[in-house]
Amino acid sequence: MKVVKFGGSSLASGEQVKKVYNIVTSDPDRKIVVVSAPGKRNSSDIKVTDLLISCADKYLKNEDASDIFGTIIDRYHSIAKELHLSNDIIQTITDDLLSLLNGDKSNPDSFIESVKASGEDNNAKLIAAFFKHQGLDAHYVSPKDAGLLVSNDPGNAQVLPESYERLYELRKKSGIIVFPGFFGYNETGEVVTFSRSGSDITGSILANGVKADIYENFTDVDAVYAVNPNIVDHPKEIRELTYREMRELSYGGFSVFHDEALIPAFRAGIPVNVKNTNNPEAPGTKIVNERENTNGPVVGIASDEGFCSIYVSKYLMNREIGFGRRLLLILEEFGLSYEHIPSGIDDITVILRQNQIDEKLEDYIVKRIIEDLQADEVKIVRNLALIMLVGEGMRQNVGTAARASKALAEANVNIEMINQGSSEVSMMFGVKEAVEKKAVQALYEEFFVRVMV
Ligand SMILES: Nc1ncnc2c1ncn2[C@@H]1O[C@H](COP(=O)(O)OP(=O)(O)O)[C@@H](O)[C@H]1O
Ligand SMILES: N[C@@H](CC(=O)OP(=O)(O)O)C(=O)O
Repeated sequence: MKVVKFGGSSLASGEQVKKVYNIVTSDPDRKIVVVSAPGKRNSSDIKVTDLLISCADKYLKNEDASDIFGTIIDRYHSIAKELHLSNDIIQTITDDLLSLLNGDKSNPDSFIESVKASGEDNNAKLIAAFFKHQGLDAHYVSPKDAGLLVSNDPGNAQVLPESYERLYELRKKSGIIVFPGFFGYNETGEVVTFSRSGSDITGSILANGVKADIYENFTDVDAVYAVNPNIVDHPKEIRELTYREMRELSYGGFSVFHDEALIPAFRAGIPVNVKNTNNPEAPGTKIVNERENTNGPVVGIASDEGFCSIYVSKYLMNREIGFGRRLLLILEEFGLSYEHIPSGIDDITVILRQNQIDEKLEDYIVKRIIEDLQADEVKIVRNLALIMLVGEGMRQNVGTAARASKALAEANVNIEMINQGSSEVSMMFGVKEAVEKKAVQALYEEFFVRVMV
């Protein structure tokens, strides 16, 4: 049995949905189909999920939302029209969305969650209606009925372990199951969404639950590339990656596959195949436990921006018991989560996502660290990008850091920070956001163009 997930780009128009139908029906093992909400049809388009969030926001503020409501319904309507579906499905979707928008707003978070999740929920109903219309034995299944239970963290839900046993029951259902991605239900029966792009997570959870033979993740590119194709033209395709490599690359900025979506498949030992809806014959990228070819040190280079660093220096910091703990305690008090902590003898740097800290908070944190820890110097540097070099081959290869540093130096990129950390499969460089692209291009040139790996 295969679980197949189609992202928003694969479901953005009726033409795309027809491709999805052809893919599903071309292989009788494709029994469970996870769908996202309609995504972008072109680069200037808006995802239905984003339209829903804006619409919910307007309803909460009692502002006129008729335009945006119309745009959302139009998206479904144009898909249904292209697929020659009757108006019944559009009426169902309109009624559902209106009842959510006019529903209880006493808890704004849960109001937004329900509206946001309706993008996938209604799309699953539409896709199931189309499959049936084509004569397929297909059914929409709700995450509630299937028992997909999640923690109560709006926009950041985690699956509860008891879900897996319940989801196994899906194996017994006849025909094709169309399942909405992106959300589950908490223990009190309310909708809670995963983080953005979280339909990948639903697919992985279902693959684990039903013990699928493979989890196929259909998107709009032929493969996971060695580098973001928006930074380097026609980069090298990666045929095989390990779970660890993919996890690091997704975390590092490869938005093609959600970084939280690896764990459920990995735990059940289910291979993941990233494939292209627009070119399903292409082999795509397989994510597996172990791969054979680990010749070159680097398999992929990911980058992401929007980080800041808190640099703290104090003479003899290495001798002071509890310094690190007290520093992190201050961050915890402000509800800040950190990403990395490279350190030296007399200094330590904490890297965080900078959207957590505005300038007022920045001043306050600096003052607190100086006062509480008697630090000699505290400095916050904003607008940093982190670049991750990833590859299992790094374990056997010496000199990877030297090659990377040389390539960056030749491109005139100043390295703000290096962190090899405890992961044996990745190495991280911090640079100013302004030179991120240049740095990634230089590293790609060094590890993929100048040498054959
Ligand atoms: N290393 C990479 N390999 C492939 N695609 C990447 C990579 N890094 C970023 N991307 C981007 O990820 C996009 C696919 O992800 P996404 O838009 O979330 O798809 P979907 O709509 O299928 O969920 C690609 O179109 C590409 O622009
Ligand atoms: N629609 C949701 C969930 C998702 O996975 O979407 P996509 O497949 O378009 O990345 C979002 O935009 O976050």
